[in-house]
Amino acid sequence: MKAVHFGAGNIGRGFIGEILHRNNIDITFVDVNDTIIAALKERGAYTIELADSTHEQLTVTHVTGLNNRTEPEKVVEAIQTADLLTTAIGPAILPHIAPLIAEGIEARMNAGSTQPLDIIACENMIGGSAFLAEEVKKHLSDTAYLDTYIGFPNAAVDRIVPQQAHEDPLFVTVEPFSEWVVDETGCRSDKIRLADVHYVADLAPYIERKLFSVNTGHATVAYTGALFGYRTIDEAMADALVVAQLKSVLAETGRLLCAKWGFDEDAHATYIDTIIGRFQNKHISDDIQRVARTPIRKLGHDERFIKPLRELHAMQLPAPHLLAAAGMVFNYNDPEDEQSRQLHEMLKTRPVEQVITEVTGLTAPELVAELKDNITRYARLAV
Ligand SMILES: NC(=O)c1ccc[n+]([C@@H]2O[C@H](COP(=O)([O-])OP(=O)(O)OC[C@H]3O[C@@H](n4cnc5c(N)ncnc54)[C@H](O)[C@@H]3O)[C@@H](O)[C@H]2O)c1
Ligand SMILES: O=P(O)(O)OC[C@@H](O)[C@@H](O)[C@H](O)[C@H](O)CO
Repeated sequence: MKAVHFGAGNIGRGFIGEILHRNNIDITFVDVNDTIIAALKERGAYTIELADSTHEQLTVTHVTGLNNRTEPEKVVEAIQTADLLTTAIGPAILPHIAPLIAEGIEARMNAGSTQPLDIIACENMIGGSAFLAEEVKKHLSDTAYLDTYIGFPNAAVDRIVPQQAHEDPLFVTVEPFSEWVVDETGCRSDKIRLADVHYVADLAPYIERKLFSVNTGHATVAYTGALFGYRTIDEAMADALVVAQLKSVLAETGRLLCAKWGFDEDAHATYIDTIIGRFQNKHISDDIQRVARTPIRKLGHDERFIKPLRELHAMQLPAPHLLAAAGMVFNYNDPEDEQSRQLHEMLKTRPVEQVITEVTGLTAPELVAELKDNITRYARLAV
């Protein structure tokens, strides 16, 4: 079997590549990074190492690469005959790869293919594949073929793969933990069910549990740590105040998740302990800059801070620590991050309430006022 995977970055090589390889699938990675693509073409293999005391290694073979900017026709050809298409490229990039995916779907149609193809966006967002489907449809004059043969099952993907630099540009170190959950109801293919992937009939509890625990927690450590002047997640996790803030935030989102989805409270407490242990992994050094990247995206209406805040507010449950964390996000200052610079510019030139509504979509006056208080409080501490 053959897969086309967009995004040969950390999670692409460090997790999706591993699972596809374990399922005996040949992978064509598509990326704009010439160094990575040239190395994949030349070597056809790369190594993944576990970030634990075993340093166990796995070699992923039967891989190649294509640059979508310089070799778009070859990407279309690869999509034409692929059995599976996956992405791990970042939510903001999905609209940019949609035209090429649409061309690939048209090529399948023109070749008379009736083989179903599932396209799985492995991004940290709710409804990532459904979003990609809408973007792809914008580039098709007729969607009948897509509606019949192409599936866009949503997914949740969990494994911490930090930003890293090695002499070998393909080598990637990953945490031992991993989880990939796919919404089976969105699959068009009834033949391809990957081993080590959990197929479920309702993804919503899984993606929300992951995004509002792992990612809300991770981001809380990053933004609190940045406020305290730390550079990495492990440094921040050595500070008891950061860990206390993390635990309080996860208690608030945990209350929501258990009430909303009926998760068992003890099981959820164990899930949270596992997450805290993952953030404390001594074999990983993850830059706060990576975890805190693109703060405007992270403050989105359906994202890791604002959706739980909205839903806790609707249930009249207090969330002071989540509000504090969101206040810190607004004050996050990374001159190298375009969205951080943009957020600062907005706060300098517009009333805070207006910026809150523009960035988060929040309109409830009480919630906007509470968030404003927290933005102001942490502005005094921000460096
Ligand atoms: N790293 C993690 O721990 C992790 C875990 C779970 C999910 N994710 C999600 O996976 C996605 C990717 O994250 P990552 O950490 O691997 O990022 P990354 O930056 O390491 O990888 C992204 C890759 O996409 C490529 N890219 C960017 N623009 C492109 C374009 N227009 N066309 C083709 N390729 C392009 C980049 O060159 C890079 O190789 C994100 O949505 C992230 O939230 C990451
Ligand atoms: O990728 P982001 O920017 O949405 O979030 C940063 C990290 O929290 C994230 O990449 C985690 O490492 C990952 O989601 C763990 O599964």
